[in-house]
Amino acid sequence: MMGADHPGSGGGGRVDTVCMACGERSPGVHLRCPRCGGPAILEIEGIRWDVRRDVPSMWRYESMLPAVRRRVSLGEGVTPIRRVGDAHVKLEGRNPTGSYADRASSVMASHIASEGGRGEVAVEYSEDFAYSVARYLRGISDVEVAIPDPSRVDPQEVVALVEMGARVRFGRTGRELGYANSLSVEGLKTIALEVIEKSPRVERIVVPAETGLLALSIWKGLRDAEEAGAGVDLEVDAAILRGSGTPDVLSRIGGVSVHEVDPEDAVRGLVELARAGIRAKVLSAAAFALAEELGRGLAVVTASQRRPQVHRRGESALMADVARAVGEMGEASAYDLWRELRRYTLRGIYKAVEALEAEGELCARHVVRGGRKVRVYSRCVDGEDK
Ligand SMILES: N[C@@H](CCOP(=O)(O)O)C(=O)O
Repeated sequence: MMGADHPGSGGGGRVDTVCMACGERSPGVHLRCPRCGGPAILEIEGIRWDVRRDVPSMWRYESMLPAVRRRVSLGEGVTPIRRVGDAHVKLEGRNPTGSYADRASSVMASHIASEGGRGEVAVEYSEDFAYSVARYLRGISDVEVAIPDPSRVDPQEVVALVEMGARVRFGRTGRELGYANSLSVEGLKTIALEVIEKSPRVERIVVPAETGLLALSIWKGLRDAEEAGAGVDLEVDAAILRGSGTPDVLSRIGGVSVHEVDPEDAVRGLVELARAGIRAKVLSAAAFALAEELGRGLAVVTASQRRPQVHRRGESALMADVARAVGEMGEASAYDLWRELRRYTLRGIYKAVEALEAEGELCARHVVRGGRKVRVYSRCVDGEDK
């Protein structure tokens, strides 16, 4: 299945690319600075804070994003915010491929599709990103994944990429589509827009930082929203693991405070999150630990440790029907669902509820009916206390 393809969307007018390294301003959308190759962000004229609340994805902020003729979306964004311990967390693992990278992929795939698709897109491997891009480009372009350092791959991800039809090669030429680009920033900034829209009782967004791109994107999201007329009263704090050094890009912008987190505190955070049913990476757990320490913080938990499976065409229709039916019925057993959805087999319904439960879409409990223990499913409700 390819990403749902929508006709054109996007808000702003004229776009310039501004280099974060040399300051060069170039007309149009460039992934990196055309002059020095440095990291770049887009400046979009005419952005408006005009949230389309009927759109159940990050494209509800299309008036804040660069315009595209075709939109490729799998329903990314609008991820839950939960309270855990003394902090709030934003669960980016709830995105279609299980990571925040889907927001970036949706914008990139939309631009590639808007240009009519490319024969083959070479993508530089980085964890979560390559898989997400390959998923979003399904049916639009063939994907070749370049792996610069084979000793640093997630083996399961590489296998999943190949199963999805991507080609894999080693080394890089420098011409591949990499994670750090101006369109990624546009997609990732929507995390900040969602926090503004939901306005949980927090004063800061705490971001795990490696290259600093995600923190830069959140900072840009807040800045754009302010420029577009949304009231913004949030700061950005970046969590790095002690000794890993401040990412270059964050030294260039004044608006992000960088904090070192001890690995022990990060692991404590990991355990606290796991107790709340959230499987996070160590760096996200570091952000969570920092959010608790600083107070009134919302930590971005970038990915789930369980990658949602890519379903075959028939399976995804079945799963969508089952999820919808559970929503309508409130609570139902697999057998109840089969009586409602007779066009599917009972075995198919069982498989669908199991998959939806594994993806965190459905929650299960046991009830006693007619003296028998029966497993019933309902839509999971996120503890969204603001
Ligand atoms: N890659 C990290 C998140 C932040 O990365 P950055 O390179 O954008 O700073 C993760 O997967 O948690």
